[in-house]
Amino acid sequence: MTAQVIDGKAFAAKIRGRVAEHVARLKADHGITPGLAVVLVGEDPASSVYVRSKGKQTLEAGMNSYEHKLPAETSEESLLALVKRLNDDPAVHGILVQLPLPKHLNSDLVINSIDPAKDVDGFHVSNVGLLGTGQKAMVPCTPLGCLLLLRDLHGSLAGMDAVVIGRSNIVGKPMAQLLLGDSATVTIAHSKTKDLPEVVRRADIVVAAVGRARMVPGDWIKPGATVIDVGINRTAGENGKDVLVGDVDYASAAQVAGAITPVPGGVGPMTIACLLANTVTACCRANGLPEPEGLTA
Ligand SMILES: Nc1nc2c(c(=O)[nH]1)N[C@@H](CN(C=O)c1ccc(C(=O)N[C@@H](CCC(=O)O)C(=O)O)cc1)CN2
Ligand SMILES: [Mg+2]
Repeated sequence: MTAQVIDGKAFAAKIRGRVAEHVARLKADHGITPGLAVVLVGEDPASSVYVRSKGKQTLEAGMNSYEHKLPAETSEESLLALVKRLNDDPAVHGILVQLPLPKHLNSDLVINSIDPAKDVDGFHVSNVGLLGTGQKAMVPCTPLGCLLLLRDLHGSLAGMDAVVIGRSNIVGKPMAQLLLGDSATVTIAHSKTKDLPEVVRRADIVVAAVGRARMVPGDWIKPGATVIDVGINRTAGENGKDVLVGDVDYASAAQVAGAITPVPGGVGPMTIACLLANTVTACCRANGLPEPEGLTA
């Protein structure tokens, strides 16, 4: 069997198109333009690329983009003061602080200072609690992107066996909550899980989010299963140049799986598309307007 390749890049473009349509309607019917503020502290090269893409795609969707680039030595006090200004700014509907932050800053403290209604990353403890109790939350972008891909492929996920490999607050845990919300039977596996290959072999859906290059080989995958690879690992390629690989060994897994996301071009592009979707959702909620359909959990 050769797996169907799930084209996250194309699906993300569709989502951005739907976001742009909703933004155009908000402007025409209500005179409202959603605004997203992105805060970058320091000059981490990958983070700088992601922040640039976020700003560009926000503008392309017809929204306002506010970029705040702060030096690496920024104090916690001044970062918290900036977040407070953005919380109080009615033109800003979404706020995100790009991670990772420099070591001297307390990420939890900073994230939890964001107004939960503007927390388009869905990392604030209030949103984590709302998601965990099945209430209306802002949902983290990468897991939301994975969920939208899975719903597009399968329709209903009810009763499917899903294994999430990785237990991070940003991907693994919220991913498990979302799958549970769609009535899948969910296992969270991690570094201490006993007999990980056997656990993965039971799954109809495998979400790999461990951050270890090609950790999941094809012989762990149940024939026909859907594989969602969240990993983005830079490794040395055969020609000495860096290549991007996932947490799944794509070559062997694609021989066994029913469908699989590539890296790059799978989950990655869905992250920013879902960020734009969350910004429109936050703007609609703030204004008591109907939310875009099919772009939330
Ligand atoms: N505040 C946040 N920080 C971080 C998040 C996040 O959701 N919120 N996620 C990641 C980084 N990230 C967005 O911020 C992100 C990662 C990857 C991609 C992407 O499109 N990847 C491409 C490959 C890109 C490349 O060549 O490097 C792909 O997989 O096809 C978009 C956004 C950590 N920080
Ligand atoms: Mg820190």
